[in-house]
Amino acid sequence: MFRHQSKSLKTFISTIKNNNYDNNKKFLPISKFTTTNDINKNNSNNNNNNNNNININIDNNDDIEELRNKIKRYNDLYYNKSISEISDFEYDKLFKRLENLEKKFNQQIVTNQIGAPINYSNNRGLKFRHKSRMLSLQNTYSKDDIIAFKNKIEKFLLKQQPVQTQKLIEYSLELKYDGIGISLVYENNILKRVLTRGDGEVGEDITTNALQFIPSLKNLLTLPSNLTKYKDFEIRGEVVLNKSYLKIINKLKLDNNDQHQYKNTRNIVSGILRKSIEEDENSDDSLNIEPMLLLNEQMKFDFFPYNFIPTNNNNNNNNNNSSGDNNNNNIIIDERCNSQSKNLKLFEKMGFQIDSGSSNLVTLSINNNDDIKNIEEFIKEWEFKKRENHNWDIDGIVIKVNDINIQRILGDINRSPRWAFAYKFGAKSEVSTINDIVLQVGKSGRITPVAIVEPIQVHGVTISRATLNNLSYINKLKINIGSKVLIERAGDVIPKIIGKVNTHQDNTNNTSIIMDNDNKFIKSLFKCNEKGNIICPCNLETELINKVGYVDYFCVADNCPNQLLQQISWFVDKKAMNIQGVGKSQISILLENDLIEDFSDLYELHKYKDKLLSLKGFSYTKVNNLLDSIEASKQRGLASLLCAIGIPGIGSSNSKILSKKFQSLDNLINSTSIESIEIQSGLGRQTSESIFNFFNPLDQFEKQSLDFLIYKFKSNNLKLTHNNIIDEINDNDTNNNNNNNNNNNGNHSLSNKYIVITGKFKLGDRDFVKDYIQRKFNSKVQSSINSLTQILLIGEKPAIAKLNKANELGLQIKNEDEFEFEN
Ligand SMILES: NC(=O)c1ccc[n+]([C@@H]2O[C@H](COP(=O)([O-])OP(=O)(O)OC[C@H]3O[C@@H](n4cnc5c(N)ncnc54)[C@H](O)[C@@H]3O)[C@@H](O)[C@H]2O)c1
Repeated sequence: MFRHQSKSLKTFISTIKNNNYDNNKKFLPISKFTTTNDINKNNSNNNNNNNNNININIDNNDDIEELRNKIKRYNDLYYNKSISEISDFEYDKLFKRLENLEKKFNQQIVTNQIGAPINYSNNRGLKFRHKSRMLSLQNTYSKDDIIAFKNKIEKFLLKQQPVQTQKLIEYSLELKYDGIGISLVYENNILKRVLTRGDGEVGEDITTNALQFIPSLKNLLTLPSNLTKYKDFEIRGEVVLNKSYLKIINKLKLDNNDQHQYKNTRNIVSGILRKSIEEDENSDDSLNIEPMLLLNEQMKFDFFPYNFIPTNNNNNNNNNNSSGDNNNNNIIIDERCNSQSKNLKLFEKMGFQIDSGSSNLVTLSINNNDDIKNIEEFIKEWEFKKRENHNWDIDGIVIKVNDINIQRILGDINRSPRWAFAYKFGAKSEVSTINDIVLQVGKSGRITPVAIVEPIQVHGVTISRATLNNLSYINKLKINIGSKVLIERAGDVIPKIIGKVNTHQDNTNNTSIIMDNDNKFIKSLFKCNEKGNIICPCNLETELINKVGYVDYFCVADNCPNQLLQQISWFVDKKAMNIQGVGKSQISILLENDLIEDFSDLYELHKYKDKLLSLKGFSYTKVNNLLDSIEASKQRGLASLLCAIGIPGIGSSNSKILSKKFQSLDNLINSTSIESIEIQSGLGRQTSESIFNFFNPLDQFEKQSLDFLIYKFKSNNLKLTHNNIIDEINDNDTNNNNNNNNNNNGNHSLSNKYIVITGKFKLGDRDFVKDYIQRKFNSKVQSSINSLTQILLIGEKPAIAKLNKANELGLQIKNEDEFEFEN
């Protein structure tokens, strides 16, 4: 269910819908008079083509029909179901290939289409014909093509109007937002409806959803009438979602046991805006957006306009010639909107949100390509410096002829205007060769195959390892050592092999390299026992097992050193017990020297200080810091501990919920059923089951181990109850993530100050105290005293030098007790 709309909004929507029918017969919904469509006839969408394997054939023997079906399938997923199974880069490569083939055979069927064909046979939603077509853009990933684009424009203009052609042409450079293009249809300066691009000719009415999710539109229902001479016009632009929501939404989905993660903000926007159109027929489980809508009432989309198209006084008066009509060159355009740059200013005056610094004008001389560097500079600036931290996803730069009169002369080619061109940012995927495939054992024993590849730069980062997800994924891609593969890196996601590049030399095309016909692992790639079953890479000869309900294989040996290493690394992780000074290499040394057998042994380490000091790399200071950090971690509390002990499905957010709801470890352990955990925690069934099974193992040995673990925690005085302070920090953290930096502690004497801390604090170790102060009081904790420092906060045994300096400079000196008192 969508959130309820306010009464006034509902009234507004029904008013504009009624107006459509009563006042203007032209706007009868398309579905009422169109039943079939040529595009639909052509669209024999091969839904049975379930081949997810993205084998990219770089040999010249592709079957055109197969390629068509692939593209149609990806289009359907992308445009109708908001799913990208392959990267845009990969899609564009396939598309270019098909385009060449279709051109060669003079049959441009699929590559002439815009978006995906609209389903005219369903009665869901209203469909309207666009007054001028909503086109796509020519695009490239190569800077050389920018010169080709410029040259084509000059050649065309010269052919059309040899005498009038100017010496210089201005180009508007704009961000290419990676969202959803929509059209706001205004009549008499009043917003009548909001349409999707649809198939370019006909769009779908998404007015209700647009007004709900793009709140800024509510202030743009009526536009000032004195800004242009036009009263009827369309404003086209992109709907986007602030990137900060992506992490929040994916986390909410995980918290709701929804494993499908959105790869980008575009698919979220598309899924939500088209929700009412799709409803059940095309609905896909992966688009289960209700939980996140209910959980995140604050989510809103932004709209950035980029195209102004007058639509009154008949079509001849088009300001912008995206209709494809080239014969109206003599119409005089309102001077206030006769260029793209003026239009962008016009939008600002109208009250639209503008993304500052996102556009630029460059002037290029005809027949001279030297100035193209000005475009390249703008691209470089955005691609490598600004893009990463920009609030909205952008996937390139759009280069447009600025003058609307020249745009009109240039007109359109097929599915895109001749006057605009998109440079898409460098591929986030590259081809490399697999040198080896190794198995990585996770903390729960989950096996992940990892490809060791020929080092390659992918979007500025050198990649030498990339995940292959699971063993069946290798099987599906039919890759082997020596295969050429496509590696993708998206944002901060781990590099992933997304497909195989078929070459002449590769003779593994159609053979499985992981399993033979009897479903036994092929020995050459991984270690197998005599029975032919794959074993854990940890030398314990443990057979990997395929747990029911999981696609992955697991090592189930309790003493698997690889697993132990991951478990202990997770236990000490910042999100868990936050123990400083023990990375993977230190943990390996501790395991090798029998100083620990599991993570609970960390709390006994202080008994072996001498042995610790004798180990390589464990200096006196390091050992002391490590032991201090272990000691401090005892007070982290229940949420950190629940996160740390590795209950399947319990990460930092679910552990916080459990801690808050159950208040103590004993309460949680004493829960008598899965249902009681489900009800009390509010977490899903699967997660509750996982928690229950973790604390109530059927195996007697496992039960004894668990009891012993808890005994060790208790005997070492770990805080096994809810920790309000931690919880408060986490709440602040969530608020920060929601861009809501409200600080309730503005009057506190530690608020908004430059602070230096020294000594040992009861509150926690230094990192913790630093974190606490910075988040709770919005203060800056400095590493040493300087001219900015205002307060020296001291714990037990403060550094004398710092105390002296603070006294010398007359700084306020506060001690922890004071701080706790004020808290
Ligand atoms: N990964 C997949 O499975 C898959 C499938 C289909 C399509 N796609 C992607 O979609 C693309 C085709 O989609 P498309 O036709 O919308 O083309 P496009 O996204 O490459 O470019 C055209 C669109 O850019 C948008 N845009 C953003 N900022 C703009 C600006 N400042 N000025 C003008 N337009 C701007 C408009 O909505 C316009 O319609 C493909 O090139 C591919 O990248 C991916």
